[in-house]
Amino acid sequence: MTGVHGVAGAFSAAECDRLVELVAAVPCADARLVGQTRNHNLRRADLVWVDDLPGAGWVMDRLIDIARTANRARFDFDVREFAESPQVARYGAEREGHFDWHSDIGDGPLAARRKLTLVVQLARAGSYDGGDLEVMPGAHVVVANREVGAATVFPSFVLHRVTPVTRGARQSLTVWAHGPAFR
Ligand SMILES: O=C(O)CCC(=O)C(=O)O
Ligand SMILES: [Fe+2]
Repeated sequence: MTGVHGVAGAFSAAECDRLVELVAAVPCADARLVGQTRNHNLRRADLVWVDDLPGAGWVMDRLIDIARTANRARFDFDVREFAESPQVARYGAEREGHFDWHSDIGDGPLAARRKLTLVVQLARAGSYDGGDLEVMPGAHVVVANREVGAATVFPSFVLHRVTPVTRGARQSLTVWAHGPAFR
């Protein structure tokens, strides 16, 4: 089954704040920890990998829990592992942070095995304008729940985007579940 699976309150607001604080402590000068895609037209966001954050082990544990439960309830895909670090992205209005329409399945050895994409909203819904996560599971766009802590889960082959942020900043937490390629 496909579609988009929403989980309200997957993380508490306090947990989202705690993660954002851990990310803020990462020295921005360290290019190994912080990926910058500043001049990219497809995506404009700052990235931090959760595996590089000391004290953030609980984040992966929770994400695995949410993804497994969503998979059982909705997708029933052959999910076997979580082979990539979760990623925290910041889309700021100062440069119209965004991510154009794309699918998460790629050619690389890991990206080819992505089965489910899970995104958690880390910013308060009222603190930014734009920055909607839009998912296209069929003929119609589904707009993800903007509430802080809400999780949105969808098959990684499904097209999705983040519309440009026009005020404030949106932060999100993304992880992928992996398994044998679809066939
Ligand atoms: O930030 C988001 O809501 C989506 C991120 C995304 O699509 C990705 O990292 O592939
Ligand atoms: Fe994506």
